Amino acid sequence: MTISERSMNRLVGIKPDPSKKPVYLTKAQREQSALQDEIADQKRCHEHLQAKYNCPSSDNHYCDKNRKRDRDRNSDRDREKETNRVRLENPAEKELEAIHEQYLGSKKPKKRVITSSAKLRSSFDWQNSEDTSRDVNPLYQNPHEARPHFGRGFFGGIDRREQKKLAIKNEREMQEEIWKKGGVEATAVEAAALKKKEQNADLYDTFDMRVDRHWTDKKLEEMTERDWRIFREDYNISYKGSRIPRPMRNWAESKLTTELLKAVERAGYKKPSPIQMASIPLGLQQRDVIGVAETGSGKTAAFVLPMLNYITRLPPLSEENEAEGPYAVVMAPTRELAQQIEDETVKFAHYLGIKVVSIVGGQSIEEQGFRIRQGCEVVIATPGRLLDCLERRYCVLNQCNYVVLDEADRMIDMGFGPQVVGVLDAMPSSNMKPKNEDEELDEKKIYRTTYMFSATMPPAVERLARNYLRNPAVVTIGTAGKATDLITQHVFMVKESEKMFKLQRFLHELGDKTAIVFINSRKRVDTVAKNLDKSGHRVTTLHGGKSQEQREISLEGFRTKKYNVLVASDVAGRGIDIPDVAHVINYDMPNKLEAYTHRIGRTGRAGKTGVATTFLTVQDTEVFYDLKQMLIQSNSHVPAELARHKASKLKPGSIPGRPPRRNDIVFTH
Ligand SMILES: Nc1ncnc2c1ncn2[C@@H]1O[C@H](COP(=O)(O)OP(=O)(O)OP(=O)(O)O)[C@@H](O)[C@H]1O
Repeated sequence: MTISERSMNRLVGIKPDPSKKPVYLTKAQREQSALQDEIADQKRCHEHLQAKYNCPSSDNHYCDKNRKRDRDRNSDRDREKETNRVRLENPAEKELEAIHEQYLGSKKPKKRVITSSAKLRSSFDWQNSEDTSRDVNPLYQNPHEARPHFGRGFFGGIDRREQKKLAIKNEREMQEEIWKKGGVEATAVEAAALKKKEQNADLYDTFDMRVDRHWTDKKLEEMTERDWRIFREDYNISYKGSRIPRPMRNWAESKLTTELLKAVERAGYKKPSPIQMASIPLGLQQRDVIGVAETGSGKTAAFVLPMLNYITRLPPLSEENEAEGPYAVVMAPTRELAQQIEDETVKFAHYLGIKVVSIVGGQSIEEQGFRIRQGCEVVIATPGRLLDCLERRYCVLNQCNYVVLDEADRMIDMGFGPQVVGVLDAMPSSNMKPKNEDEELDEKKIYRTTYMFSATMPPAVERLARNYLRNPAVVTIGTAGKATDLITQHVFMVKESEKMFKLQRFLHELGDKTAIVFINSRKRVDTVAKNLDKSGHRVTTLHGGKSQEQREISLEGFRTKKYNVLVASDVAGRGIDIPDVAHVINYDMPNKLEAYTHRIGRTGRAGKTGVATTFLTVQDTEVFYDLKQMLIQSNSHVPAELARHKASKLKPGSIPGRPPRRNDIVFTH
């Protein structure tokens, strides 16, 4: 007999006997043998159960039929498991099992596959009327309900009147005990005082009924952490950095000197703007600040006021120290902006007797050097000209410890990075704050304070900040780089040849209101201005190719409304503050979105609304993506041609198909 024949025999129940020759069994004999085996098995099982539960064989003994059945089932399962385990431990049995599986299939139960639709299928076989829990326990009769006002006033269980009544009751009992022990009686006055207290406790008192008040109704010392959080949310103020002082809620809480507060009142600034609320307290603590806030939101006053406040702490300039240079320097990218900051600083320094000098290109450098040497506390400059002055020794910065970089990103963009660094390096480094952020600053010591402000903050500026700012507080109002919601943005896809016609139409609709038209090249500024002039518009121009005198005359003429249309290059794109500009028209789209944000920011300033219109051509694909995102973000209409264009679907330089990263902003439109 072969091995497999022997195995097959064992499989069908024939036990091999090595001493005997194999015997042929008839079918009847085999059935008989199987029956006997079955009876023996059942007997064994019965004995096993009796031994396990130690009970007589009578079925009547089990009061519960179901329990018996369950137990039988369990013991069967146990027995089966046990035999399987013993069987599988034996290698011959294992082999047998494998052959069984090969010829007769696996005995293993098939895994039940639950389809996804079966998983989701609900079974509603439970009826509410079947819930008997209410009858069992009265506690379930009133199921729990959400109580949104829980914790406020009486709802939270804090009844101040009840508390007062209880307190006066206890007081009366204690007092009566004392009187009783002392063998005295209450005087009429004492009895009346107690009675009055009891009556007062029962009175309706608005103070007791109050829910928490809004922060606007609270004094500074009553403000809680939660109030400050709500305050920051109300004004969209967010900070990065450690040990940030509280923002100021109004001018009275600002800790600025009386003279400065008088000047603020004189300027008509009733309430500080959010960037002023957040960054003035930081400046007063000599903290380095990176301030990002939308255009026209009052960033100039946010750095000028703490700067002037700092100067008031220093000894007045005299013959002894005026040769050491100014106390503070402000750098700005364009001459116009520098001059505008000078005007703003002079306005706030009105009651302080502080001298301010601006140093910009296009004017005599000798004259400017002379004015500095005569003594001035503040210098406002474009970086190129200031570095020139320093290199020619017209001025020094030996006692300058306060520096502001306004529109810092633009200065880097225009290639002024080395000049800015040159000026910063000319300042004394001994007063730099410690590199270790955790080190406490000495309040009496003077440290170098560096302020950086802009409506946009690209990475190049952050790199500069890392080298020259120490533990800066980053203040962001709203979303960095976003245009103010006060500006309505329109974008039109046009052909180059259609631009002039459309511009004329818009200016015609504008009537007497003022508009700035931005054009990318100086030459085209003059051409477009000439065309508009011919059509009867009151137009003036501003670009870098004009002399300083012409530039000043143009801007002044536009400010005073002698002209109502200013055609300009990017020189006028940043910081220029002309009140009541109704419309900004981008005749050409700039090649960077930051420039777009700043240009349109010449309207919609200081809380007023404005309109910005942009002519976009198929040549401007470089900015399609960013512009589309900007329009979506500000809920403005995206022209269909822009929305469909493939350049607007993929960020320039990105890899198609890359899954979005954690820092990517994904817009839903
Ligand atoms: N607290 C205030 N109350 C009323 N007006 C203010 C206040 N602060 C600033 N302003 C006015 O708002 C206008 C814009 O201010 P400013 O030029 O400082 O804005 P900006 O944020 O520097 O703008 P940009 O980013 O374009 O340079 C100015 O006319 C200024 O006088």
